[in-house]
Amino acid sequence: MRLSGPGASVREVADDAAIAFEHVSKSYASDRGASGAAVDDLSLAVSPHEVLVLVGPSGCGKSTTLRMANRLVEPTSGRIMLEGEDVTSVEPVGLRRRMGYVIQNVGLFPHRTVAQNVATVPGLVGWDRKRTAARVEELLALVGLDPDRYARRFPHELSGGERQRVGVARALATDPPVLLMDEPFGAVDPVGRRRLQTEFARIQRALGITVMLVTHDIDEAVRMADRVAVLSTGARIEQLASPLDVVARPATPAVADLVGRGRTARLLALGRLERPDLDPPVQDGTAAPLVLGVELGDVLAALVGANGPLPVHDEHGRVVGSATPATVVRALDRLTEPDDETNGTTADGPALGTLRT
Ligand SMILES: Nc1ncnc2c1ncn2[C@@H]1O[C@H](COP(=O)(O)OP(=O)(O)OP(=O)(O)O)[C@@H](O)[C@H]1O
Repeated sequence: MRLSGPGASVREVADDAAIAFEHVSKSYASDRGASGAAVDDLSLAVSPHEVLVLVGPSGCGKSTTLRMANRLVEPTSGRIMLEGEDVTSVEPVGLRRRMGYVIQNVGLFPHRTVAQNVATVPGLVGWDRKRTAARVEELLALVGLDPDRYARRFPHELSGGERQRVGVARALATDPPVLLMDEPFGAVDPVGRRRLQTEFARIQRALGITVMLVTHDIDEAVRMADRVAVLSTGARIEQLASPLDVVARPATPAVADLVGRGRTARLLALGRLERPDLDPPVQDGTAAPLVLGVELGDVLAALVGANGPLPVHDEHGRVVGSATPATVVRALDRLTEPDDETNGTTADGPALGTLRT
């Protein structure tokens, strides 16, 4: 069961949650007597295997929230549960083993090789050399780094994206059920970031790991999340919903601001459904079909009212595929490809460069 509003019982959600924040507040010393707590009475549950993304403006308390989960920051009040266990009762090394942590710029040890960096936590928890070496090899392959080429390199011999991959491998070393990610792709260029996001989504699905990810980038949130928590000052939850709901039906003016001021809303209004975006056809004779070329905003609106994929026809009424939330995300990806930016115009629309904020 999920916590979806102020009236929901925290106790109900905590039992089967991977991570649960129960009335958690954090006031840093500098906050006291000033404008309020960095995190103010946050209750939130992350379900097992889901990717929950915290998004919101700078300073709203996203990182503080994440850092309280692995006790880099201690809450002033409230409780945080990891798989039903109060995190304050788990000793720190054990906690790190159960919760991987990836941050922007990774924080790799500069004088240790890639392999040594990935082996950090196995070393802390006393794995033998053979087991550790096998795990390092497996993880480097998982994140797309050939162990023969990369294991002996030092962090300064890697690109930003490669360093970020090492960071992910290191965080996954002891197979933690939960991964905390704070702006994990923030330091990577847009093309590399897109690739990392896609690859990470594959890894997440393959491992079934629970992820709590912080970003200030609504596009990243919509692309990565099963659910998005839009936060405002004090880590107040403005909306906790699927990406589709957040984009299509912002619950508060703050969410509308975040979604509507960015390019996503404009792209939805101006972008059109094209063949490469489509999912495979579905056998559903009852749903009203969409037609290629329809505005993405209309696709989204139709999906919100539908129970599943919608058939898509071409201009001759032939079925050419189906539309799902992933279709819309794919279309947005296509529209925001860096190539489009330099092209300036598209065949059927205005210059994308003019849509950007
Ligand atoms: N160590 C600290 N000491 C005092 N105040 C802090 C500390 N860390 C964060 N804060 C304050 O707490 C509030 C929330 O900060 P936090 O880093 O959690 O926000 P954020 O949403 O992650 O921001 P950003 O997107 O800019 O990283 C801010 O007002 C910040 O100035």
